[in-house]
Amino acid sequence: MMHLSASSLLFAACILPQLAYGDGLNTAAVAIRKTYFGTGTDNPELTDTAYVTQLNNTADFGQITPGNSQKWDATEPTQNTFTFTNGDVIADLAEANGQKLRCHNLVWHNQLPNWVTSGTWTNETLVAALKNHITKVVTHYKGQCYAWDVVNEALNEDGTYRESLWYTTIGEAYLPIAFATAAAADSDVKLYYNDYNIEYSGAKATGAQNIVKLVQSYGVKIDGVGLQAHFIVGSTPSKSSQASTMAAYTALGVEVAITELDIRMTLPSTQALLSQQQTDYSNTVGACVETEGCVGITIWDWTDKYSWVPSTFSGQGDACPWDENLVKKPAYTGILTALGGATTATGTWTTSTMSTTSISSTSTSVAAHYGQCGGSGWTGATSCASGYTCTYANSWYSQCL
Ligand SMILES: O[C@@H]1[C@@H](O)[C@H](O[C@@H]2CO[C@@H](O[C@@H]3CO[C@@H](O)[C@H](O)[C@H]3O)[C@H](O)[C@H]2O)OC[C@H]1O
Repeated sequence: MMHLSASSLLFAACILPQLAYGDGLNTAAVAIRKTYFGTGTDNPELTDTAYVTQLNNTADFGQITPGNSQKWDATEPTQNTFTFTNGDVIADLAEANGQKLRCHNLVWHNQLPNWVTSGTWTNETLVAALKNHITKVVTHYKGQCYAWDVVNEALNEDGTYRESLWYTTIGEAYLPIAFATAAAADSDVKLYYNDYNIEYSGAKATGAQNIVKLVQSYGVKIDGVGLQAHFIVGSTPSKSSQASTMAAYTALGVEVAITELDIRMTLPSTQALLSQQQTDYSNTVGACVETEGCVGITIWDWTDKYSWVPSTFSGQGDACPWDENLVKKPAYTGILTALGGATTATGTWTTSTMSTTSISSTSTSVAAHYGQCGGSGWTGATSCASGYTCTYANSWYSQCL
């Protein structure tokens, strides 16, 4: 049943005028600045037909990233024995769909196999293992990746180097060694440093800029900085803060991309949290749109059904733009609006009046309009366009799907 309080009416009224029709997130991203919009995905969820149908929707997703299947534990579980089966499934899917593939990742302190974490290493033997891994994996995917996250999360919050096996055994030289090895294996792929909490100014962002300078000082190629953007509703950095930090990276001659965007909240979700999440998504995407060198945006899976958040951050979730029933949330509208999608709307709406707020716009092909379908409790609520069914996402908003 739909329960509509005065505040929910107001909330729905707020988001309705921002909706766009007929285009998707990637279509809008390409149209506004020739950038891409994409999503992380993972092999287990590829058995879910409804999930895969939307993943294949290139109007929304022009790019995909494997969430786990190119990591070290997945690709080299035993020393010098490589397994690309799961990574290939996602790479092949991207190719079949004509989607860009961001490849993730080559050197990280997490998701390493036991032979790496429990090995007895010297500088020389670990450098050899590092180079062998990077060479074999990058060579395997040569020609398929738009970019590689070469090194992931090398920094502490204060901008110093994380005391990983890589740093404690090899020193900071492991970074230029990793980038040089990746460049030697595929001279065309973009090479990224990727981290979280480097999306706003501070010691860690300065540390990331220093990594760019370090690699460059060795005469080694580094093309980009990946801003993971695992944010929290209400604590997401402002658009201007994110844009100015992006500019600090691009001033060094590298591009930036938002690589793992999600914006979590403490559960249960409320209208206010979902509304704030819409704003936070819009600000983050808007920062990329404003930044000349921001080449794309990737969300870290598109539906709450398969988000990594609940299993990682206790009591938190609902971080994605689609909910667990694969229904678009207000966050979707926030993203589309930031991408200028609303300006490309086509069609004719019927006028719908809700409580004291009158909403009128135009559309013939209304794929989705929040809070409007069904009619129960509404004044003048519309029914869905032909071919769409009114679906209740929760007790306070509905959508034609
Ligand atoms: O049991 C493991 C399970 O824990 C693992 O979860 C993945 C962990 O990594 C997640 O991606 C990372 C999110 O944070 C950034 O810092 C990194 O760059 C990302 O790689 C991923 O989404 C989770 O699925 O998955 C494998 C299971 O065996």
